[in-house]
Amino acid sequence: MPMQKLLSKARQAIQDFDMIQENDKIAIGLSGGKDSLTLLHILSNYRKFSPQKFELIAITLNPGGVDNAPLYKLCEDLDVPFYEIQTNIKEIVFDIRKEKNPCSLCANLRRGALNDNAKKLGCNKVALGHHKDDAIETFLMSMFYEGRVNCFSPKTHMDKQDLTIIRPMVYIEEYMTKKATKEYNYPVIENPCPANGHTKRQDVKELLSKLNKDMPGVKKNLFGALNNSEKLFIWDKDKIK
Ligand SMILES: Nc1ncnc2c1ncn2[C@@H]1O[C@H](COP(=O)(O)OP(=O)(O)OP(=O)(O)O)[C@@H](O)[C@H]1O
Repeated sequence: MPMQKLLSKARQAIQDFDMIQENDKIAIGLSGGKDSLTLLHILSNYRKFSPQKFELIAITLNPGGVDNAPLYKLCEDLDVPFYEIQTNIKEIVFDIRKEKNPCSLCANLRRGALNDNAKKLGCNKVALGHHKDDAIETFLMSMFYEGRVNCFSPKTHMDKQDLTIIRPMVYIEEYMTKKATKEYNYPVIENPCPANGHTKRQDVKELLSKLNKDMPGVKKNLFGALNNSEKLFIWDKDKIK
């Protein structure tokens, strides 16, 4: 996967949603997974020719007991200051709260810790590694499991913390992050989570992949629907009556 193709898609999303401003200090949430490693690589390159000058750092939250040494080395090579934060998220989720559905608590704790640390380190933005397939899956999951039409936004301002969350990879398909990981030999850190791979998201991912084989274009159309807010016709009783 040539860096040029990744950069062109990221640049388009950054421009479409006005994600980066002059003098931003952006913290990349670096989990050590393929997606945020791709994001780190993209933003460290984008920084070189971006019309807006901005600063980058990477933050990794260690849920407990993970060896993140390879991430130090990569960030050094890419000239991105790296901060590893030790947390007890694993202990809280599995030993203290003994969660039956651990994913949402874990995601909330990670989000909170990432934002707090970004703020402490002087950042005004946090960049996350969500990509196009994540968006389509989230869009469907919200309908399937929550009964509402919803998805995360490419850019969200958190008023309470005065922090903006950006997702520069929303136009990048997951297969591209897989290809980049192989091609550039990213040091992927094994996800230590016991729930890894047995999640609702995984079920929806598999369903979508099957649907896309039977009905080619289904993913493209779902992404189109997400981007076409004017045509998101909903049964609004007040408008119809
Ligand atoms: N432990 C962590 N430390 C820092 N950032 C994180 C961590 N876990 C998740 N993030 C950030 O939140 C994003 C979404 O988290 P999620 O668990 O859904 O990851 P993912 O889709 O599997 O991506 P990745 O391949 O980067 O792990 C990640 O792409 C990353 O930017």
